[in-house]
Amino acid sequence: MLKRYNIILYSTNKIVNSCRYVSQSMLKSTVNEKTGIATVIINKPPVNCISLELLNKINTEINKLQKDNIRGMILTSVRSLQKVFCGGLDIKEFYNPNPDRLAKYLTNLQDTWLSLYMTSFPTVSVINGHSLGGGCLIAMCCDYRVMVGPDYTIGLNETKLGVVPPKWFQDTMAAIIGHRKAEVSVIAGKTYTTDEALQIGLVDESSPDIDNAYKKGIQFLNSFEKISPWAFKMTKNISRQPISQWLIDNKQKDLEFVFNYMQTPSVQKHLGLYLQSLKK
Ligand SMILES: CCCC/C=C\CC(=O)SCCNC(=O)CCNC(=O)[C@H](O)C(C)(C)COP(=O)(O)OP(=O)(O)OC[C@H]1O[C@@H](n2cnc3c(N)ncnc32)[C@H](O)[C@@H]1OP(=O)(O)O
Repeated sequence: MLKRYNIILYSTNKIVNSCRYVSQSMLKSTVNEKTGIATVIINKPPVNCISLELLNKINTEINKLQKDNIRGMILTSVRSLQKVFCGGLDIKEFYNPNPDRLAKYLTNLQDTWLSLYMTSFPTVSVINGHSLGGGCLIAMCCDYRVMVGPDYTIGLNETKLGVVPPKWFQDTMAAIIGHRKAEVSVIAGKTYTTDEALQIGLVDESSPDIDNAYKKGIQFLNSFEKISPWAFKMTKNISRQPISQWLIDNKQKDLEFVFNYMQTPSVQKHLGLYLQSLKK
């Protein structure tokens, strides 16, 4: 349930009156009434990994902002986590899964990707920490990426866990850095430092600090002030529709592929080892 009330919010370098929508936990969303820009903050310690519940919240929030006709959105992580934007999909959702929950999770993941990838308003991810697997995916869904650096990493590292990034994960990356670079990147489960990500075009700008990264994000959104929202929406739709349409047309097939391979003994073994290595 989302509550709505008025607060004073720090935004760029001004104090402004804002309208705030707050979810119970895991996701905070604020809309600056003056600028129409929403800031959506993921807040699920310790590493913002994406559980079914968080997925639902992200999807619900994006759909809500869509109806609110906002002018743009910044997606970022709560600052108190300090070094993580998003640790990726919650591996525990895949390890020894309950089949009903796994099916729900995968369906929700498809729907959330579609919502975030196809927003009719401009979006920026301010990547203020590591952004791996599903974390890289949600950052890549945005129209623009500003990554804090130099010490963080980003990438689709699924093969390192012994799992397969679906076609739409790979296509999302290929649309940003080109097919060849994306292919080399996903098959090796490669992760990039901020500087490397900037060099290959996986992120658009880098910044040594979060405030500056946020400002750059706002600047990008402000660059659309003179662009008609309708022209923006239609143009983005034409650009992204071929990738999203594949998923819309192949949802069941895509779901069954992941649902089945995820539960095979060899994949389960890999996931178990990976989880163990994280605990070390
Ligand atoms: C559609 C199906 C195909 C796609 C399938 C999967 C896509 C994915 O997204 S898979 C996940 C990809 N992500 C990762 O590989 C990141 C793994 N995490 C890390 O590398 C580090 O945790 C990170 C650099 C993000 C942060 O490092 P630290 O600050 O040092 O934290 P810890 O490593 O100590 O982690 C704290 C705590 O969180 C648990 N954890 C971390 N990541 C995940 C995760 N993705 N899922 C579940 N749990 C995670 C980690 O095990 C620690 O747990 P405890 O030891 O119990 O505290």
